[in-house]
Amino acid sequence: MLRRLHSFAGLVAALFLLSTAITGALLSLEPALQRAAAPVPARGALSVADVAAKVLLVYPGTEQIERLPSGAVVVYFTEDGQTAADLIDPFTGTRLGTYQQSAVFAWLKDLHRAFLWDDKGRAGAGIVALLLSVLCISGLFLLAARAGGWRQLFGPMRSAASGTVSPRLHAELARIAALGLLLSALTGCWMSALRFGLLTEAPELEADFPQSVAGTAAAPVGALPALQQTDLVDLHQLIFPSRTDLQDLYALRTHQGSGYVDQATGAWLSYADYGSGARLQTFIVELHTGEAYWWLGLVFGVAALTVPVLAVTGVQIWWQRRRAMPHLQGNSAADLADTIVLVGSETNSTWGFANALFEGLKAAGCRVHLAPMDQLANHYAKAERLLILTSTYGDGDVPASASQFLPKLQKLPPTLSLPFAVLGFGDRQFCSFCAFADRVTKALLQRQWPQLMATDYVDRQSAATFKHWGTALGKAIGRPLTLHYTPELPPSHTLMLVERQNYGEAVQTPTCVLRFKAAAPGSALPTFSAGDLVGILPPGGAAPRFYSLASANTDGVLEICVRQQENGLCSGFLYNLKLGETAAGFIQKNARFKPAAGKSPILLIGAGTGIGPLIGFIRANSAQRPMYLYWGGRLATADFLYQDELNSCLAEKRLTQLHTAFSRSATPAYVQDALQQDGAQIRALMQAGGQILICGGRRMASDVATTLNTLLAPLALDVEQLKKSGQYIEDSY
Ligand SMILES: Cc1cc2nc3c(=O)[nH]c(=O)nc-3n(C[C@H](O)[C@H](O)[C@H](O)COP(=O)(O)O)c2cc1C
Repeated sequence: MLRRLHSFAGLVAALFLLSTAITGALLSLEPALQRAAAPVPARGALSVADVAAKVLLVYPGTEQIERLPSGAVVVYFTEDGQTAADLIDPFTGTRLGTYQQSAVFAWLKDLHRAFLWDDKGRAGAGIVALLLSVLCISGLFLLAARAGGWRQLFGPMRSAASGTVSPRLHAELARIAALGLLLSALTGCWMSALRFGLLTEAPELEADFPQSVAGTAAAPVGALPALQQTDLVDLHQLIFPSRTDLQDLYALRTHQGSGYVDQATGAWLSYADYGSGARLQTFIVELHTGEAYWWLGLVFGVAALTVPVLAVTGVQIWWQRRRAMPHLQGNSAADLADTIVLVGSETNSTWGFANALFEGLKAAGCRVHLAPMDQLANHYAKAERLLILTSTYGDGDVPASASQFLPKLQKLPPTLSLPFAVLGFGDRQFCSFCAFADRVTKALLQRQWPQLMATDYVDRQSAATFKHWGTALGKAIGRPLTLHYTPELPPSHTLMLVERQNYGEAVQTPTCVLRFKAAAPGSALPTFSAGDLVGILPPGGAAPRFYSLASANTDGVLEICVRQQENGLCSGFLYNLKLGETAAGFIQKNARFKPAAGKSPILLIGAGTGIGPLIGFIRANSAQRPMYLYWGGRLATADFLYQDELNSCLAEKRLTQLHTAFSRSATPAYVQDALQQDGAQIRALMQAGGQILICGGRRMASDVATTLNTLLAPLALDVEQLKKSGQYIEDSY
C-alpha cells in the first residue's frame, strides 16, 4: 500500500514537481545573491539611528529605509521629484547600486508559485507541495524499512552487490535530500492552506496612530532614543516623517512589532507587538523562501536539485518493477496449473531464477503458474504443489512483490492446503539471513500445509545451490528436474596475468596471489577498490566465481588471492594460469565491506585467502589510523601470505599490530585463539568506537563471532548488536 501510494503520488506529481523543484532551486539563490551584494552588519554593530543618520547625509530626500530579510539595506528616496531605490552600505550610507526586483526572479517566482497562471495555478502548486510531502513521508518510511529501522536511516546504507544503479541512487539521494524537501514541502503546503483560507491567518496587531505629538522642532535622526535602541538586525522598515509637517511621525516596523516615534523627542508614542502567531507565520514564510537563513535556502535549493534525478530514477524503478515479471510463454492460468510458483523479489534478481524453474518444470511436464507472491489466490482448482522463491530485505523484511502475501495467507479459506517448498534468496552478510523465507515457512506450517521438502537457502545468488535444490525438488515431486540458470552478467574485461606468488603446497593448501593488468595494449583497468569483488568466468563454466580484491585500480594492478579447491573449476583455472595468459572478469562493487570513514580503530580479522581485502585496506592506510590485523594460516614457513609486505606496513605504521596464529606450528593455534589472548585490548578498541572487518571461510567467521561474544560480554556488547550498528562486517564464503 505504502509503495503504491509512493509510486502513484510520484508519477502524478513528476512533471509539476520538476518545474516547482527547479524553480525552487533557482529561487534559493536570490537571498544568497542579495546577501553577497552588500555587507551585512552583525547584531550589536549598528543601530537604526546610526544607519539613518549616515543615509540622510548621502540621501537628503530619504523617505524610507528597509532591511530585506537577506540582511541587505535599501533606501527609498526622492530626487528632483523622482522616487528611486538604492542598495546601500549600512556602515557608510553610500550607494552600492540601484535596487530593483530582478525580472528573472520575479518570473521564476510566478512559475514556482502559480505555474504562470492565476489562482488555479496557485492551487496546483499547493497540491504539488502536498504530493511532495506525501512522497517524502512515504519515502522516509520505505527508506527506514530498507535500512532496517529509523536508527539506521542515516547510518551507512546496506546495499547488496546485486543492487542495480537506479534503486541505490534513488535511495542514497533521497536519504540526503528527504528532510530538506519535506521541510520545503510542508512549509509550502502551509502557505497554500493560508492563502486559500483552509487555515486561519494569525492577525498582525497594528499600533494605533498617536493622538498627540510634541510638535516642536525635529531632532537629528541619529539622536532619537527609540531608533538608537533598535538594532539594525531587528529593523524591517523605517518610514520618515514629512520634513515640513511637525505633526508627522516616524513609522518603525521591526521583526517584533511596529509603532510610531516622535520626531522631536525620539520617544515611542505607540507600539504594538505583532503577537507570537503572526511572528511564527512570518518565520515560516521566510523559512520556505530561504530569506530567514540564506544558507538554509541554499540547502533547500540543493535538495530541490535532487528532485529531477529522483524523478528519473523513481520512474526507472517503477518501470523495472513492471518489467520484472518475465513475459512467459505458456504461463498457465492459476486455476489450470498443477504447480504454482510464487516469487518474492525486491530488485528482481529472483525472477531470473524463477524463470529457470518455470522452464525446468515445464520441460518436466508440469503445468506451471508463475506469479508474484502478492498475487496469492484463495483458490487453485488443480494445484498439486506450491513453490515459493523469495528474497529478504531490510533487516529480515519482506521484499516488494511479497508485501501482501502473509496478510492474504491469513485470510485464505482453511480448506485450501497445498504441499509446499520454500527457497530463500539472501546474503549471509546480513544478520537475518533469508529471514523472510523462514517467516513464510513458519506461516505455512502453522496452517498445517504439508512440506514437500525442507526450506533451503541460496546465498548471494549462487547458481550452484539453485541447481542442487532443483535436483532435490525433482526427486520430491517424482519428476527428473534440471534447472539451467544463467545469470545476466555485466560486460567483462580481459585481464592478463603479470605476476604471481605461490604458497601453501607444503601444507596442502595450494594458494596464490595473482596480479593482473588490462590485456589490451593502452587500455586501463576498470575502477575498483580493495574489498570489491571480481567475477571471473572460467572457460567452460556458466557461472562466475567471485574473489575479493586485494588492490585498488589506482595501485596499477588487479590483485586477488586464490586457493585451489579440489575439483574447483575456476580456482583450478586461475591457479594454473601462467604469466601472460588472460582471464575474463568483471567488477562487482561491494560498498558495505570497507572500513568506515574516520579515525576510529579498525580490527581486521581473517584466515587463509581472507587476507586479500584486508591487505588492501592496510596498504591504503596512508593516514596511519590504528589498524590491527589478526590472521590465521597453517604454517609460517609455508603459507604466510604477504609476510614481507605486512612487516613493511608495520614499519610504515600503516599497520599498528600484527597477530598471527598457525594451526600446524609447534604451538597450534587458530585466529580466534589469538583474539582470546588479547581480550583486554579488543574490549578497549571497541570502547573507542572500533570497527571489525572479517574475511575468510564461514567456519572461521562463526568461531570468531563466538569468541568475540565471550570477550565483549563484560561490555554488554555482542556481535548481533555490532552488526546492526555497522561496527561488525563479515565477508565470509
Ligand atoms: C538493502 C538490502 C537489504 C538486504 N537485507 C537482507 C537480509 O536482511 N537478509 C538476507 O538474507 N539478505 C538480504 N539482502 C540480500 C538480498 O536478499 C539478496 O541480494 C537477494 O538475492 C536479492 O533478490 P531480489 O533481487 O530478487 O530482491 C539485502 C539486500 C539489500 C540490498
